[in-house]
Amino acid sequence: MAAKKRILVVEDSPLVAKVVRHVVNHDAELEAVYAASLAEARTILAAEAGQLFAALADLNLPDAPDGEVVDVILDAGVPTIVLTGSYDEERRKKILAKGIVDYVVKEGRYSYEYALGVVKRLVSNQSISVLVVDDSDVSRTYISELLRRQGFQVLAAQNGVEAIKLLLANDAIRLIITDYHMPKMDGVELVKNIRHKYEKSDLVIIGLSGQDQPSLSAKFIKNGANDFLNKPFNYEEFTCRVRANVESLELIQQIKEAAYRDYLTGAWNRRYFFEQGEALYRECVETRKPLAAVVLDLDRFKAVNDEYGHEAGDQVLSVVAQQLHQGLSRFLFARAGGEEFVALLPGLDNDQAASLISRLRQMVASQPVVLPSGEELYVSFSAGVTNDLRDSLDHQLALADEYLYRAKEAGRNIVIGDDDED
Ligand SMILES: Nc1nc2c(ncn2[C@@H]2O[C@H](COP(=O)(O)OP(=O)(O)OP(=O)(O)O)[C@@H](O)[C@H]2O)c(=O)[nH]1
Repeated sequence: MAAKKRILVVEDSPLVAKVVRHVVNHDAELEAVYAASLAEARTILAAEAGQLFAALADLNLPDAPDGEVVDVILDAGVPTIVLTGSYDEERRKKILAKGIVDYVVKEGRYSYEYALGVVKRLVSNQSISVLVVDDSDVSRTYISELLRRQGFQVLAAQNGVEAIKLLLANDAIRLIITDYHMPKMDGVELVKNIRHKYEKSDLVIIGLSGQDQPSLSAKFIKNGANDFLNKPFNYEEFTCRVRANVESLELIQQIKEAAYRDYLTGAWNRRYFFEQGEALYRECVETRKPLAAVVLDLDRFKAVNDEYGHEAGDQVLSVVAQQLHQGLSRFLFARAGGEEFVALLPGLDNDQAASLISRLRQMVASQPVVLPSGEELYVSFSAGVTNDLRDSLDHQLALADEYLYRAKEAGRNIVIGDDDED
């Protein structure tokens, strides 16, 4: 697991500090160091500013009554979330202008959880790249700065053509913010081009439209943008919109992941296998690349359940799936259902594929599975491997399944390939 991110909490109220401490102590990703005054905050910053990931800072401290601590923390280069006891427009404008990440009005436990949520958002934003597309230097620099403040990796392009090049070269881009008026390709054309390849659920696009052209926002959305922002926008509006879009993208990814993963073993499931497998099969047919299909089944698995119980059976399935997953990590591997697994190995001829599966067979058979009871149990599998593409993936797998059946007939713990067929 990744090391915990260390945050600085500056708060003079013992009660608030206690609540924050409670929330942080229950968090698996964060740890905190506490200061009750500006002086204490200075000492901590002098000693460990470089190790601090972010800070939560109270605006009102006995030795710093007017938010001075925020400037000190920001000067030390630590992203800051402000905790404020009261809210008014003037104060809001003043603190946002300092360049903070966000501010939270102290209104009970939920607001501290929200503040820590903002810190965690900063952590996850670090692995997200955002592409800003705008021909105006001022606007591009401003938007890039707002995004950096939220922890994102930021890339920038001056027009649509440059943007597409950057997008194709950079897998980590999950969000694009694009202006409309640009030379070479306008923002809406850019969106249309991007949507040929990238789905809305894989890549968020936010279009920017000026006040003089209110119809642009709808034009952006109708052509595939996820959202739009009217210029000029303020920092909070911008960050809320970006955050909401990134969070829904993550939710969709989680749903997809859940729909494609086998719950028990964590391996890909049948649905994922066939979606990816059909494309792989077509590619191999078109490019005349060899493709080995493998069907693999645990031997006498019913007896494991009968003798040791269903929980032990589940443990065996998980352990063997893990071993297979590691051995086949370069390839498409899935649990087809029950005690049956399938794999597609592009680029391997039948001898290579059969010997790889045989090595895995030996490995699985030679290492006992430790059951929840502590007992050790030896299990094995049989497999069929064919490179005969036949006329469809289904038929290729059916042939591998036929070999598997023969392996079972021949005594189990055996791999049968094309050359083993008479
Ligand atoms: N524990 C557990 N058992 C499962 C799961 N899915 C399927 N099974 C069991 O797997 C067993 C498969 O048994 P059979 O199809 O008779 O095959 P086998 O005993 O492995 O025999 P051979 O394949 O001929 O070597 C059945 O008892 C199923 O109940 C699961 O998710 N967990």
